Amino acid sequence: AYVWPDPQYETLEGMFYEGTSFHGNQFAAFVANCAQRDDRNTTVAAEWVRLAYHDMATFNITDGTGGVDASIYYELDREENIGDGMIRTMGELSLTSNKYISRADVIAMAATWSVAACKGPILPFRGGRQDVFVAGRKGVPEPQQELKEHVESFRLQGFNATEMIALIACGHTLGGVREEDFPTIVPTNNQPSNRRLDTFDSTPQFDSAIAIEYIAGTTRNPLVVNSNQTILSDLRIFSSDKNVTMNRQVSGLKDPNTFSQTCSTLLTRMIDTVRKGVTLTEPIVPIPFKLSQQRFMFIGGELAFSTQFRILNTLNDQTGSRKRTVRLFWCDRRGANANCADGTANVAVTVAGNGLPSFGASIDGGVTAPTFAVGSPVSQALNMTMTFYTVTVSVAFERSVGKFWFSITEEGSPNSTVQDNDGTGYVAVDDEIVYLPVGFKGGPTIQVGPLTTDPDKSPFPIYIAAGIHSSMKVDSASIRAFDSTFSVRTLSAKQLAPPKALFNETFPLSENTSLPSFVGYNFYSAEVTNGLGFSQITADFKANVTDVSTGNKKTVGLDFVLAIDPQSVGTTLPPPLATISTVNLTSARNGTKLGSDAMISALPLREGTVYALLGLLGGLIYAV
Ligand code: HEM
Repeated sequence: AYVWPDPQYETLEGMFYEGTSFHGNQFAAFVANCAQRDDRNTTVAAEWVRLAYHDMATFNITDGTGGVDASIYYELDREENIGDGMIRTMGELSLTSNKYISRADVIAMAATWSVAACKGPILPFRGGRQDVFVAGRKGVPEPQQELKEHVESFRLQGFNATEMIALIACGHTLGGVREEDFPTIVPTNNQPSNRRLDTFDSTPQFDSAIAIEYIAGTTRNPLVVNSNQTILSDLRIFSSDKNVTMNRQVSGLKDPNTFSQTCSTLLTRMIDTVRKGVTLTEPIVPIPFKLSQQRFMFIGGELAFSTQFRILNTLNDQTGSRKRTVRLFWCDRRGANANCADGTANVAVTVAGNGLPSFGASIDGGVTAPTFAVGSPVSQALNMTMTFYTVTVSVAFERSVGKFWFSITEEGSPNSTVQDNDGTGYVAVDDEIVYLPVGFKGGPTIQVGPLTTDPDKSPFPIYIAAGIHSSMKVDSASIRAFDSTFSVRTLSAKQLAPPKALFNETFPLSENTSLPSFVGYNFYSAEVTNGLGFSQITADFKANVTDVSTGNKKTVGLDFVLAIDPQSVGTTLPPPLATISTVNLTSARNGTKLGSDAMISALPLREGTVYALLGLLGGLIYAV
């Protein structure tokens, strides 16, 4: 089960349930509510699911190569991958992967969202797929092939003849065939503004209509009913066992429950098909209380500590105007009261305020208004919403922040919940090295903004900077810059430049005296060249330092920092600072007698709700 800190799990969980990339791209919205693709008679979800299948189709069970590995992006010029939907999908998924979520994980996640968005089952999602940056073997079945070729294709992909029938039905419950992609299956209607697209069944949803209509003989599936006999692949395949898999009493695919369960199993196997040696994570279940971010930063001439956490809610919770008071507690990191030695903790006090969004936190000069997130199609299907809170406090390096924890008080409730990482507290990241949110390019002047017209070519280096505290002598320092995103600049597969391979390089950090020292920090910067487009770069900072007063050597670092921070380009303001006071440590630890509130340490009601939600995830149990 998940234990903090686990950056890969946290990053996967965030994207899967929040529906947003690390950089804030809300790309799950493309498939939300089983959205139609433009004004065409198919859905975005159908296109995303097809791409996932075609990516998996390179798997070869004989030697364990291929599978879901994002090789599809290097295979789109092949006849077997023809389709406008493929290029659209590639564009929509292109700017979303990162150090912890591979392109292939994004493809698998996109398929999971798609099925949920169209009211299909919620597939358990695992991460950890590894990308390749070249084409894989050919292996996608085509409609003009004979049955025995199809059986062989699916065998190599790891599915027997019965599973083949079901997997195709599970795919072809969505979408259809386009005249521009397959004119021999769907001849043109000669209406350029309303091009022909014949769907596999009569509903856009992920449902058993594909099987019901097939058995009833009412189907319009162009791969079943067509004047062109060569391409009737669905007919040949669905009838290959005398329709037993489709038609069986109760357990045939025409039964909605059988359809849902069979597809859940087979589609999960499909997205979890990875090459030999790759291990996937455990299924990603929602983290009920999540420390989503923390960092030191410079605000208003001071060092500051800023942390964000997320609370899960249910949809019903949104109706009232629920307010919450949240508190951040922490022990000093250094000095006389390090580790709360004198029996007191610091607290950023917030009290119930007014004029708040109908659903959110109470604010008193320190807790920013909650950002309300709808979440991904999977969270929507689970009736789950999230609220984010950011608390920011000004601190001096001489004391700084060591361990920290939170309490949450619902309006009108006498009880507070303490969130302290199961008693151990959260540990603040290194403060000897502090990222300076200024990603800039070009010579001596600091510039931000669009980097180049061609996003795959960056003639300018960018500079990534960090402050290192002067109580440390820097022996060596570097950053590792990472970007696996790519750009798609054309809608034609034939002209499509294959995406760049990932960018993952180390650059030295050297002292940059053009950035004046500040609250005890000297600045170091790295010149990053040859990036893909730079906008999605994250950086890991590492410095080997010697403590000037003790002579002790150590390594300090920061993981997975957004290199071009929105704050640096002026799109977000620094968070407001909270008022700080001191509180008795025992009270702070158990959430009792804080200020004028009488509070008892108790588990909140919502915890139960969350566990109930987790139960819905295919019977997965969240072990505490
Ligand atoms: C013998 C095996 C298969 C054949 C011959 C086949 C053939 C096709 C063809 C010709 C199209 C039309 C694409 C277009 O016009 O752009 C299509 C669409 C589609 N296929 Fe398959 N398919 C097969 C198996 C599968 C499987 C196993 C899945 C997924 C589990 C799948 C999912 C889809 C989806 C979702 C679409 C609709 C895409 C859209 O509307 O844009 N197919 N298939």
